[in-house]
Amino acid sequence: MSQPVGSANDWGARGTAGVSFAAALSFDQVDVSLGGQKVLDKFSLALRPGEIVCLLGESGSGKSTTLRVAAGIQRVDGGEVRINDEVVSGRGFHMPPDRRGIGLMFQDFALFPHLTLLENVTFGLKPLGRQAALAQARSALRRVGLAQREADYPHMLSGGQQQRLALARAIAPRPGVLMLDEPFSSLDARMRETVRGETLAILRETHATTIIVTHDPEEAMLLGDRIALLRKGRIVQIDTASAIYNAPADLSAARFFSPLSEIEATVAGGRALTPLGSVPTPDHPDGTRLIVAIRPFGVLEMGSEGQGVPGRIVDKRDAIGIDLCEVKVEGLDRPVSIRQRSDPRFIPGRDVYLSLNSEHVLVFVKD
Ligand SMILES: Nc1ncnc2c1ncn2[C@@H]1O[C@H](COP(=O)(O)OP(=O)(O)OP(=O)(O)O)[C@@H](O)[C@H]1O
Repeated sequence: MSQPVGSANDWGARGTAGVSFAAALSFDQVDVSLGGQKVLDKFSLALRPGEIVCLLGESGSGKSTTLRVAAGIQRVDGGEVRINDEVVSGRGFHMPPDRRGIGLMFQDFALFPHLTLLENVTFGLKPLGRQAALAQARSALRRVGLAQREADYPHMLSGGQQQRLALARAIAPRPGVLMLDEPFSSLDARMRETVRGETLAILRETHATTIIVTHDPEEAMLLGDRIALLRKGRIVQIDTASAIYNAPADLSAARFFSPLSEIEATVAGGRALTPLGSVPTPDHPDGTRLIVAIRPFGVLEMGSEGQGVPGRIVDKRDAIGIDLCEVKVEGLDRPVSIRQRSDPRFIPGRDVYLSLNSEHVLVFVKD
C-alpha cells in the first residue's frame, strides 16, 4: 500500500485527527506557593481558542506548575483560572481534573506499562461507552501511525513511538485544551525534528488550545503562535517569536534566543562607544551605563583586509558549513563570538577586521 499523501515516515494521514471544540483559557493573577516558596506570582496569561503558546523559562521558573494549575492537579492560593469564561480554579472553587476537558502529555509520557496500546488510549475514554471509545482510540492510534501495534505493550515501542502513543492518548478524548510538558526532550535530535513537525500538524488538525513547555528557544519559535517567557513565576514577555527576537524585553530575554557578546559602555553624545565602534542610543541620556549585546549570527563582517576594527582569531570551531570564531579585539576582556559561512582562510592566529552590523546589536540599560 502506498503512503498516504502528506505523511512523514509512518505517521498516519494528515487531516485525520479528530477535531475538538477549541476553548479559551486564561490565568488571572494566579498565586501558587509550594514548600514556603512563591512559584507562581500574580501569573496572568490568556490564550485564544486554538492558539498554541510555548512557555519558555529557566529551570524552576514555574512552567510545569502552570500546566498543573490549568489541569487542576495543583490548586491555586489566589487568582483565577477560566476555561471559556467558566471559573475552574479560584474564588474558593476547584473543578476536579477529569471535568476540565484538558489533555495532558508529560515529558516521560507516563504510559501505563501493564496496558496494551489500545487500552492505554481507551483509558481516558470510558465515559463514551465501549464501542465509541474503541473507535475513537483506534482513530487516534491510526493518526499517529500505530494502528498495527494496538495489541503491543509500551515497552515494545521505541522512544519515538512511545511519544506518539502518549500523543494519541492525549488527543483521543478530543480535549479543547492540551498541555504538553517538554514533549520532545527524551528524543534524540534527529528524531525530534520529524516528531515536532508531525505533532504540530496534529495540534493544528485538532484545533486544541495548547500550552507547550520547553527549554528550547528554537522549539518554541517553531511551534508557538506566541512565546511566553517566564521568570520567577511571572511572564516577563509574551509575543510572536520574531517580535521577541527583534525586541527582547531585557538582556536575559535576549540571551534565551542567541549567544551574545556583551560589552559595557557609557552613553556620550547620544552614542555608546565600544572598542568595536559606536552605537546610536537615542533613547538614553548621556552618562547612562549600558550593555551593548552583539549577536554572532552575521553580526560582524569579517574581512581579511581593509575596513573595520582590527582583531585576531584566537579560536575556531567548525560546524557543518559554519565557522564559529572567537576574535580578540584590543580593549575587550573577552573575545567576540562570530558565526559565518565556512572559509578556510580564517584560522586561529589570523589577523582580521570586524565591523558591527547594526541589525544584530541590542542595547540594554545596565542593572
Ligand atoms: N511539591 C513541591 N514542593 C515544593 N516545591 C516545589 C514542588 N513542586 C515544585 N516546587 C518548586 O517550585 C519551583 C517551580 O517548579 P516547576 O516545576 O514549575 O518549574 P519548571 O519551570 O517547570 O522547572 P523545570 O524546567 O526544571 O521543569 C521550583 O523551584 C520547584 O523546586
